[in-house]
Amino acid sequence: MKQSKIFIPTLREVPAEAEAISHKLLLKSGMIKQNARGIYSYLPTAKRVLNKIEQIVREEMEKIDGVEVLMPVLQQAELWKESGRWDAYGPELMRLHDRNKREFSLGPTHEEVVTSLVRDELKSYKRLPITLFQIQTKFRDEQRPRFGLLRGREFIMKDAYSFHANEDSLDDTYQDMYHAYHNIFTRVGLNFRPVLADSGAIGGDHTHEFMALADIGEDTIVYSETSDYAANIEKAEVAYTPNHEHTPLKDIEKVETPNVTTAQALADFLNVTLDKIIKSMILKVDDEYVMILIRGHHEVNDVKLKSYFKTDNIEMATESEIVNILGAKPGSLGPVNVDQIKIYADNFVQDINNLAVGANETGYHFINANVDRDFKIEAYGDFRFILEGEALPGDLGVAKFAEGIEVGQVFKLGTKYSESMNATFLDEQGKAQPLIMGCYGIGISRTLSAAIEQHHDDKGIIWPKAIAPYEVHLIAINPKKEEQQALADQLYGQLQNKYDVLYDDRKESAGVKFNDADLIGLPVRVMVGKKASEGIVEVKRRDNSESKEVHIDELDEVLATFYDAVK
Ligand SMILES: O=C(C[C@@H]1CCCCN1)Cn1cnc2cc(Cl)c(F)cc2c1=O
Ligand SMILES: [Mg+2]
Ligand SMILES: [Mg+2]
Repeated sequence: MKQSKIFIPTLREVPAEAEAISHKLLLKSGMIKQNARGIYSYLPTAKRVLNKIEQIVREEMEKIDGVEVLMPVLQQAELWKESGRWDAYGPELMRLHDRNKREFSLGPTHEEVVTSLVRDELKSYKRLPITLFQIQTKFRDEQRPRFGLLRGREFIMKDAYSFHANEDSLDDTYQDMYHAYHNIFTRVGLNFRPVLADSGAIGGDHTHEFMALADIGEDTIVYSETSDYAANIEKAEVAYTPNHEHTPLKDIEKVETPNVTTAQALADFLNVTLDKIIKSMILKVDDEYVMILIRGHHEVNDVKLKSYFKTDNIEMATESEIVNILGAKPGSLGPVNVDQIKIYADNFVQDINNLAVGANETGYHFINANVDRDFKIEAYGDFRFILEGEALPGDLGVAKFAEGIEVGQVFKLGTKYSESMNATFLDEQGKAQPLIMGCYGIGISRTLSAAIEQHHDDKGIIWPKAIAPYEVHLIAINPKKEEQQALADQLYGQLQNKYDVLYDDRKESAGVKFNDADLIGLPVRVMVGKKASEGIVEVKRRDNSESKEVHIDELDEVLATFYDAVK
């Protein structure tokens, strides 16, 4: 393709609001244009990268007998009412009406649609297992779209759904998908880790997320250097072995604590370390209020609470709800004399006594409060985030943290959708059974951004070979010089037989051309310049700037060597 014909609006400067490096480079290299917050046009070089990522995904899906379909973006509300999710999702689910005022959503995912498609067709165990996948635009009305394609409101996903007669068959497909994802992200050139993840409301307890390591990543991965343990921090269990300090119980004492409303302020006021303070919070779990106690130096993990209480419906109680229940405002809450709601505590609350807690009276706290004597604990549990350096369960080693971008996820769904939507098959005994399902997603557009996060330098993108928009960048440095124009045109025709070539034939300065070539980031560059009259051109790698002057008679061989050397 000639650059004088294509559309790559490179920029010299990017808008300040672009924080992530991939967002900056997507804009600077002329790959995307924002239409609205979280909504982008993919320009020619971005579209070619998407095509290459999608092609790798297709190949790996088909290798494990995945069958490609394309389901509608517009999803009837009735299907979401059958599954019970129409009311479960808030403003993130984009809803609209058609001309007859019928309700639809713009699909954020397709469990309901695929289940309704299959329940009418797959009635016999003989037709199972089957895995359907699609590559399609999804819509989620994120409150805070950001970082370009990393968190958009419209994005491209490969979503696959598998249907099984039994759990073993689901396990087989789950393993196939896990392996296929490993191949996909390896071929794409990502540095990634599969991590144990929380399956959330979806239920079941088998899900892995595939994380591309990147500082910008919103997910924190907990991993070990001495085992292959890796988990999303939402999921990482905190091993608890009792380590009680066994100091003698002191008498409880009410202390006036003016303007003390945080754990740190209380620790400072009492001149103790934060770990001696107990934080008390009131949650609304479904329709019941509960109190959660946690040590001052720990943070509560809402995903662990959701899985402990087996509901997604957990919110922090509002101030007015708290005042209503305890007669006190947040900032001086505590468990003492609280019997109108149940009190749960993180395991590590057991290790200390003579606790400093709120007195449920603004401006007052208790010191030396002790469990059983002064308040009852309904149950202890693992309710907190693990800290870096803490021991992992078993002998899996010590927790190390890394940031990751979730680019894929594999789930065992079980019968959550087939039961609610009555999708059954006849088993070998002719008995109707609910289909057992798995679902598997890859963020295609997010993978493109993750690749840029991991492969760039201060001049621009450095594409992994397998997904580069083109393979060779042919540059006529000064096409006004007849011999350069002629040789470049000749090479353009020659090289196209072996490579996807982007030919910079523009009447621009050399500086502009080299700047743009560095931004666009193709793996190898062939430059036709001053020595064109001697038949000499320069071949140069983008990843390590290795370069070599070569006569065009040796160009094929040298270019092949350079190209093969690039990852
Ligand atoms: O999408 C999944 C599970 C898997 C992921 C892989 C591909 C198939 N689906 C989870 N999820 C995430 N965000 C959502 C947002 C909205 Cl607004 C919604 F209505 C539903 C969902 C939703 O269900
Ligand atoms: Mg997540
Ligand atoms: Mg996820």
